[in-house]
Amino acid sequence: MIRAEGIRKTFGCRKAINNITVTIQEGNIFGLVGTNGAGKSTFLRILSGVLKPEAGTVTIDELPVFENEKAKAKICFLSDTAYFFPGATPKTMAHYYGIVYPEFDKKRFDELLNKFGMEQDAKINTFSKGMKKQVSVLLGICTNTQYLFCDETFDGLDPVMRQAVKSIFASEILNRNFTPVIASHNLRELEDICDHVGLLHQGGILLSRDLEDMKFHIQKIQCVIQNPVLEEELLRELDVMQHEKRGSLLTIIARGTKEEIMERVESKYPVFGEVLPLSLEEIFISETEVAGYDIKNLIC
Ligand SMILES: Nc1ncnc2c1ncn2[C@@H]1O[C@H](COP(=O)(O)OP(=O)(O)OP(=O)(O)O)[C@@H](O)[C@H]1O
Repeated sequence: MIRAEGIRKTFGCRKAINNITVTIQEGNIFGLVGTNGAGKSTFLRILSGVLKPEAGTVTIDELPVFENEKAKAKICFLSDTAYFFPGATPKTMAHYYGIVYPEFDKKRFDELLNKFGMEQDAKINTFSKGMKKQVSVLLGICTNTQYLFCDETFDGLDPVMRQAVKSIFASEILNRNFTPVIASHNLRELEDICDHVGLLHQGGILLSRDLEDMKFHIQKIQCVIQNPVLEEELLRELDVMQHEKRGSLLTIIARGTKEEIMERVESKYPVFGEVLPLSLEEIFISETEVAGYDIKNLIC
């Protein structure tokens, strides 16, 4: 488990991280989302012990991370600009990773590389941006470290590749103790990968939520209720986060389970009423509006 408590970091007079407290549970895929400059890279660098915070503590499985070899042995950090040696090939990078990470699984790397259709001896500098990211993720996974920090590693991967990486992550979680933390400036890139998402804004965590839990407790309903008095009643009775009326169609985003909400809707004799799937973006829009923010300024 990763615990960050009261983390602060300033560069000159710029507060990059402003009092972050967050817990990352083992076996979760944790997404960290925020606009450019929100503090994602700085926070990941602090989590991995590369940077020292001015205040606060970070522990990984109870071990302080800064200047602590034992804690660092549990981490692999993939920075936003993957570094490959000049003239490197996947094979030479795997050799290097094998020296740095004692548990590096060369056989698995070869298998995965093959599965992703890349050649061992091809020069990485001839690869596309997305392919370089794939090599970087595969190297990271094969280090077999317990924690994998990915800084914008998924941004720019196509949906098929995201799905492939997601299924590799899922099988790693199933087969060993593995906890990836993924930073991105794009919520949509994280939606199908993460179990838990923290929204970072101006160096602070604005929201940190379990996705399944969020999807279970927030619903989007569309209904037509002919009687305006009953319609008003419904809006009063539900814990409404957002609502909009177009013609006679009322769309509501409200807190509660599907059953609780539909029971309320049914009690108003709707001509029609149904629960619709809610995207992560819609959930975040509703949550942050309630908190008084305009999400369009917080995510892409
Ligand atoms: N080494 C540094 N020196 C000075 N300022 C820095 C340094 N690193 C980060 N900052 C500042 O800290 C703030 C947070 O930067 P950070 O790179 O952590 O954001 P980010 O969320 O990762 O952004 P992006 O999505 O653009 O990568 C920014 O205002 C940035 O200018």
